[in-house]
Amino acid sequence: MTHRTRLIAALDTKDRQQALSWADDVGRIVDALKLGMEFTYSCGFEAVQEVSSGHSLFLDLKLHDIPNTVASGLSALASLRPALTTIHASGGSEMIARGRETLEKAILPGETRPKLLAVTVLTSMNAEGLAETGVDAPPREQVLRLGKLAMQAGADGLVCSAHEIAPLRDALGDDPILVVPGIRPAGASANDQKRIMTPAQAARAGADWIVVGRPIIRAENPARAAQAIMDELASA
Ligand SMILES: O=c1ccn([C@@H]2O[C@H](COP(=O)(O)O)[C@@H](O)[C@H]2O)c(=O)[nH]1
Repeated sequence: MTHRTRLIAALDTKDRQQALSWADDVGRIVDALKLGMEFTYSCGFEAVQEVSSGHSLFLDLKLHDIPNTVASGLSALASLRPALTTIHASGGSEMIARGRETLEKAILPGETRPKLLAVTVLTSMNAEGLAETGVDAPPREQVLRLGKLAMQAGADGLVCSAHEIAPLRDALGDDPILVVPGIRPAGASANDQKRIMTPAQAARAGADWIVVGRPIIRAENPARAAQAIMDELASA
């Protein structure tokens, strides 16, 4: 069977009605919807439930705290039944292992457990940004280090840029689910993203999912922009 890269639309807004309208419009075209800090902190869990109803949900809250607090947070957000959810790999192996254990316990028999993704190095960071935080390794090296740690600790997958897919596959094989933001159709503004690739390049590199926000939601016609990316993925 050929590998199909799936598209997640990031609905980054504080406006519940706007998110509902995109969910209707864009949600019919893409494979999953992402709701993150902006929407969840502004509108709350009940709104997340309403917007994601009938869609596959990537709940991207990037938890990063002591193991006990992260476990409690994951236990609470598991009630929203996301397909995918995130923590920061740099929180360490104990935090990741406790997170995985918590998600396993939070799910009833017969239900699908939310997949736990570890964010390696944010796609908005380059080598200079990493150096500011005391990491003197290039992004690729740091992604590999954190990716290995996270998978050994029980993560189901990783968030990385498209530039790190090949080295991660070489080191970890097909097992990790690779979710890839920092995606820009040719000619689109990078905005604050530093490690970017086009949808077709990311698909050819072997991304399982790509995440696209502003190129869709800030387009004049978001549904048309989403369809163009789906078409680019299909012909990659
Ligand atoms: O490393 C990361 C992790 C998460 N994101 C999230 O993806 C979207 C990307 O939005 P764009 O508008 O396409 O840049 C956004 O919600 C981020 O929170 C990421 O970009 N990089």
